[in-house]
Amino acid sequence: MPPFSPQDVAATERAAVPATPAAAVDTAPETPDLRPYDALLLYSFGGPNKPEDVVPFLRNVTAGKGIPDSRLEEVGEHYYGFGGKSPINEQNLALKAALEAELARRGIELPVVWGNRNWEPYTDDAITELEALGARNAVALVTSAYSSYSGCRQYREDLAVVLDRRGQLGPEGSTGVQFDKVRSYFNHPGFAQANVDAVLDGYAALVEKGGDTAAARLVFVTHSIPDTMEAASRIAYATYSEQHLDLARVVAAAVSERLGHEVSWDLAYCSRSGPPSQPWLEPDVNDHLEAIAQDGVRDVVLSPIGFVSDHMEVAYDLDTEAVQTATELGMTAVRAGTVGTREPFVRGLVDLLVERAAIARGEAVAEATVGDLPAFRSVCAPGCCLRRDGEPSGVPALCSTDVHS
Ligand SMILES: CC1=C(CCC(=O)O)c2cc3nc(cc4[nH]c(cc5[nH]c(cc1n2)c(C)c5CCC(=O)O)c(CCC(=O)O)c4C)C(CCC(=O)O)=C3C
Ligand SMILES: [Fe+2]
Repeated sequence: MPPFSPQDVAATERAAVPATPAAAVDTAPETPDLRPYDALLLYSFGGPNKPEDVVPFLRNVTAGKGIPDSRLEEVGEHYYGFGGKSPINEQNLALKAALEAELARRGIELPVVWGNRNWEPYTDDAITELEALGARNAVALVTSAYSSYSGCRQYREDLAVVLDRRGQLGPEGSTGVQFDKVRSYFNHPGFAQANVDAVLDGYAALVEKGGDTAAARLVFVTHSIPDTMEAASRIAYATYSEQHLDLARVVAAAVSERLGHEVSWDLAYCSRSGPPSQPWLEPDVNDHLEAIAQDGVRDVVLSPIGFVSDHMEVAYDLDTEAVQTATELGMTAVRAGTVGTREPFVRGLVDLLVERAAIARGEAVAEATVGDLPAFRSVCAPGCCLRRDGEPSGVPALCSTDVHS
């Protein structure tokens, strides 16, 4: 097989992922209409900027979740190992700048405000900024591509809880700035294409390391979640793991086509926490590397399709831990990038904003997808995606038909 370069990838980029129902979104008008929205909330997880932030940040993340101190100390060490600073904030600022550039390129005037659930600028700061801009109808874009409590409802609950604290939550939802949310975008063609490009770059890096691309195993990685959260995510059309498997099949097929041979692939999980008695999605990526090493696999490309940027879960759990595991097993391992600010991803996000605005105006719109699953809901179903199966959360959540479920 001839070696290839990332330049080849760019040349074939448009053809690699077959989108259904066609890339109709690309035929959007010259200046797309974003009414009724007057602002974009780029809504993320947040992370510490310096060592003194680490413990308060971890307390925010784990408030009310019963995560033992021993686990917090362990996670704290991951951050201290990187100078107490998570890369996530700079990555979100880069994504914000890329979105602003893409909006400007298309002639769309839409201010972008950045906010986080767990660190500054907090959700409350973002709402204050939206108000200062005079925004009345914001569209929220969360930095999580998949639907589950952690990637969808937790953001919607946080909006409701913060509005309530501000005295801006009524029985019908927000009495201040209104919020709609962009659908879970794991199966949007832009996200898929950016992952294909990143994986192909990973294979190019494997070639440079002297690896054997024909024999290499492609291991997709995502954040593990408790089995109960996995079960509760089904209401969004398919469970969290099924969403990943759907995208993984599409990415692997496009990569196989580009490389000219069938790649074999698996899905593994990282960043498990919680007590050992509580089942979480498996296999853990480290255990999985051991298992495939026993089967004779020598070369691995790790693709973190579960994350949108190379934040701490990627920098520690994959680049530090999993790569070390692979090295100890005598494997040649390469970690493919996340979608980050790749052009197909950013363009796809703006396509999604255009799509969401058309839906808000009640217009018929082609919701582009890849894979076998439908486009996920723009307004979540009642009870979507509760943390535990069947248990009412008692916490209100915006952007759903059950405002106060
Ligand atoms: C599905 C998922 C995503 C992906 C979707 C998305 O991207 O949103 C994600 C992202 C992230 N998770 C992050 C950090 C943490 N997650 C934790 C804990 C947990 N995550 C969970 C799930 C997820 N998490 C779960 C089920 C828990 C257990 C407790 C609970 O039920 O909530 C803990 C507590 C300590 C621990 O137990 O590890 C920390 C510190 C960071 C920031 C990284 C940085 O700083 O760069 C990011 C982007
Ligand atoms: Fe949901």
